[in-house]
Amino acid sequence: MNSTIALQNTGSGSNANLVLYSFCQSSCSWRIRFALCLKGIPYEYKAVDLSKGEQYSPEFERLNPLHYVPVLVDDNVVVSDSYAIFLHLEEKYTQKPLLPVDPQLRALNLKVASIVHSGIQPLHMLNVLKDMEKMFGAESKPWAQFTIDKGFSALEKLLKDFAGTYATGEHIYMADVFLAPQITQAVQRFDIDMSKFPILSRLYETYKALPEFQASSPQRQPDYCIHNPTASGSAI
Ligand SMILES: N[C@@H](CCC(=O)N[C@@H](CS)C(=O)NCC(=O)O)C(=O)O
Repeated sequence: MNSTIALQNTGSGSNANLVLYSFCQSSCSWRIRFALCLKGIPYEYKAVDLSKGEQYSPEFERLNPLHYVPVLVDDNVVVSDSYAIFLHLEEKYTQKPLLPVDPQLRALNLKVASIVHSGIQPLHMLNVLKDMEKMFGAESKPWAQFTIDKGFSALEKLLKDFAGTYATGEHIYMADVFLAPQITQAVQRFDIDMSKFPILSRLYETYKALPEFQASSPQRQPDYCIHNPTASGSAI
């Protein structure tokens, strides 16, 4: 891509057909990196440095006019938004399914992912918190903690009768893909007291031990760099 703001191609380049535009610390990007790892799909990683405003470059705007990562380019198909990308991957790449066939479990997975995707993360994303502080002059962390607490309380209730080793039983599915980065962010960035959420706490321990989760973590991405002042290691 030709641009004054270079979208850095930092990936392994093992599959030119699939390109993921990602920022190492983006929890939304992490969902897709995790799903790709679990499915064993190789992809090319293109870094979009949100701290430098690369999401506003003209070429990235052509991929996603909303200026958010992640974006997946799959041959000539451009998919933005982690929920849409996840479903695209699930439909096209059928190996290691991340959605169960059972209608009740499938609905539960869609619901849990949707709560994280629409009911928690958008309310505390970095730009929202920054805008809140600018407009109201108030510290935004308590708001973030409130929204996460509310979402996590609902998730505990929803998962109570289903959770096993993973969120909806003994198999890792979509719910886990969306929960894992969100719980990590809650713990590492927002200091959420996880003792109130025993199921999510237990799942977090399981996720941390998974090689696919570790491989998709911010620290293991090619654009994770210590000279970046925002690169504290916690997802945004
Ligand atoms: N619903 C979108 C949300 C994407 C999103 O919030 N991305 C954040 C990073 S996690 C972003 O790109 N922020 C850039 C900005 O706020 O300028 C998704 O699930 O992909």
